[in-house]
Amino acid sequence: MSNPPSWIVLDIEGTTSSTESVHVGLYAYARPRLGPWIDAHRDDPDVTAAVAETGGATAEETVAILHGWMDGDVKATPLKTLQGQIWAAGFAAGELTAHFFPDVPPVLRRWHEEGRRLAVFSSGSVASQRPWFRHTTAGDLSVLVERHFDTVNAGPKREPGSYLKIAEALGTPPGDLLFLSDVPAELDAAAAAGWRTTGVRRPGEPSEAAGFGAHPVVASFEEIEEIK
Ligand SMILES: CSCCC(=O)C(=O)COP(=O)(O)O
Ligand SMILES: [Mg+2]
Repeated sequence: MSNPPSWIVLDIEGTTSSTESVHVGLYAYARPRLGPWIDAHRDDPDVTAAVAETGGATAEETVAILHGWMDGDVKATPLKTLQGQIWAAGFAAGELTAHFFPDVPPVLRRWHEEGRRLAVFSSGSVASQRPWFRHTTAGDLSVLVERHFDTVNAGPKREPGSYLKIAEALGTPPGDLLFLSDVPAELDAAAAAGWRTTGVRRPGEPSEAAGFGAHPVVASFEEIEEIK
């Protein structure tokens, strides 16, 4: 068995947490709030930039484009920025709680105790990742996670360059980094950047039918041999 990785980098949707909890829980929360949020935060430069990047000519068109992206689960950065702000406010107001698969919190706690360092790389914005780990059904997991990466500070999840950027930010050779994800194309990109990878294929998730090629595959964090 090889030496344990210095950092374990986690995907969220489909890996630590169910796709349903994101698509039904979070997306449904954001959908009716997008228009009012944009109206109420026109002085926020992040909102202005996100609206401009959306490309809509009117407020109605902007919201329609954002809703269309949500319908197709397009991981567009402007959508993720706006959703992330809305979700962060929802968590702060006590209106949202994050779902984690039952195997995940105890294993994350164990890895942390054993000295494994934990980071997140998700299409969900850093602004939403932090409260997602803080307000969970299994308590506050945010203290376990040292670093957060998204499509803004790292780049698209299917491009090797994003993983090289994260390795540089962590000051760690790619071969000492392990990425866990339910999406084979993301694992391919990480492997192309020299990372170790493990696919997470959970029953009832979209990944159940996916082919993971040469990547090791687990159905639960308990099965991840490389770290034991
Ligand atoms: C704070 S969780 C937000 C989840 C989200 O918006 C998303 O797109 C998840 O994508 P992932 O890269 O984690 O599969
Ligand atoms: Mg995922």
